[in-house]
Amino acid sequence: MASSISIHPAVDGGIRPASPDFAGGTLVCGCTDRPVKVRIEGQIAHNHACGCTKCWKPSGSNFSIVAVVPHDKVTVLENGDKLQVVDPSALIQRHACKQCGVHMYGPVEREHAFQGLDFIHPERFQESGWAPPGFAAFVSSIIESGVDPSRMDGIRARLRELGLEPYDCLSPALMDYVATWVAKKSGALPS
Ligand SMILES: N[C@@H](CCC(=O)N[C@@H](CSCO)C(=O)NCC(=O)O)C(=O)O
Ligand SMILES: [Zn+2]
Ligand SMILES: [Zn+2]
Repeated sequence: MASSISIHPAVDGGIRPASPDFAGGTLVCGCTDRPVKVRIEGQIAHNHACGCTKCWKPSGSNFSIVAVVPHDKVTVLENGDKLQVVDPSALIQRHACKQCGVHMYGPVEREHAFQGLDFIHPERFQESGWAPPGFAAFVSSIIESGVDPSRMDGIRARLRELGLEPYDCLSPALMDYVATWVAKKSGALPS
């Protein structure tokens, strides 16, 4: 039965709607001792489930939940000395807690359509009311983490049941946005 498949603890029980009152909050890592705390101002955008191997997933979860906020809306409040960049060569500079491994924020500094945005995991908010995920990205990538390919039909069916349309890259709207940025940069489209 598709509904018995776990996607991520934040969505397995059904998707909770955004609160119109949500004006930001504090992301907290998994440490009981000296947790890293990061303040986010305002609502998140483009929230999605991501199956890629690079995004932080809670243990036992096949997907991450990840969204973006403008970089100037992100402030490290406490214990920033525990943060370390996971892969300095990656587009997304994921800052993880060295102790518990939770990714706290990931700025895109390189010249790219996403430059100026930080990737964050909204499930780490102390507060509720953040905008829920709207689709599932990089779904086939969960196979790279060891999911048996024979499970993919069931996993995609469960994502659809939750209202998370599965894509093997980003959503068409985001892929068009990135391609438009590339075309304007090359001159193929007027900027
Ligand atoms: N199959 C690879 C895909 C990794 C990948 O390209 N991830 C995307 C999505 S992350 C959130 O949406 C990406 O943009 N990555 C850029 C980066 O990681 O810096 C895999 O699974 O590893
Ligand atoms: Zn931690
Ligand atoms: Zn990802």
